[in-house]
Amino acid sequence: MADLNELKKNAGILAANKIESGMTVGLGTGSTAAYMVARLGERIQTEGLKIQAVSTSWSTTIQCRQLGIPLMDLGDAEHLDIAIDGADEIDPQKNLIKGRGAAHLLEKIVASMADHYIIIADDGKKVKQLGEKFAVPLEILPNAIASVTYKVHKLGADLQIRMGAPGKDGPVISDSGNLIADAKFGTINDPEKLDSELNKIPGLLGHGLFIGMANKVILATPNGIEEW
Ligand SMILES: O=C(CO)[C@H](O)[C@H](O)COP(=O)(O)O
Repeated sequence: MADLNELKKNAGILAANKIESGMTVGLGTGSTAAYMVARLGERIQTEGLKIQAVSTSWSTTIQCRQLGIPLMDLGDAEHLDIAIDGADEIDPQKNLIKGRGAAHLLEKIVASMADHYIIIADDGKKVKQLGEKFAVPLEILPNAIASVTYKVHKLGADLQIRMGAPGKDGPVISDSGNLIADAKFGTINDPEKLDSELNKIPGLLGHGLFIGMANKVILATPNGIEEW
């Protein structure tokens, strides 16, 4: 059986090798994205690749600083050539669930800024229908937790505030200072509709449904890479 980390690494390296000098690049978060960031750092050091990057989380920012990857502040960036990120579920239409690492709010902003949004993953992330394995992560303004919970519940989900980050008691707090919750809808029959319903809830700052955003998926399987 193929090693999961090898598969993630293969996808990450292939995506990083697509980056060209002069590009502005959005860098995702998670274990697969970290392999892509590591390869970018290697190319900067060995080939003199010249890029400007925008990070989607503190964890990616710290990795970029360690590797000497030049970062722009997200607040100064208007547009990106490309963004590369991992995902938790990918359906046949390239719709995604993201946010296991609680970075989905910034990840979606960065994805929306890019001409090309590339998803890298191992083949365990492929699903027929979103919601098969994962709940939909939410980022919620702390003051709006009760009203958002009420509204999401009315849409049919069981909602749980995410607790217990290693090394800290209490709720998981996002890099932007908000609460993270996971909304269990079960399999999602109409992801576009749910996306637009969630987008209407005041105080729900972000959610992990990424509908119609990905241009390409690079999926590492035990038999090689699939791109579609
Ligand atoms: O959305 C994310 C973080 O918020 C990640 O991209 C997603 O969870 C995939 O992570 P991994 O590559 O570690 O499986």
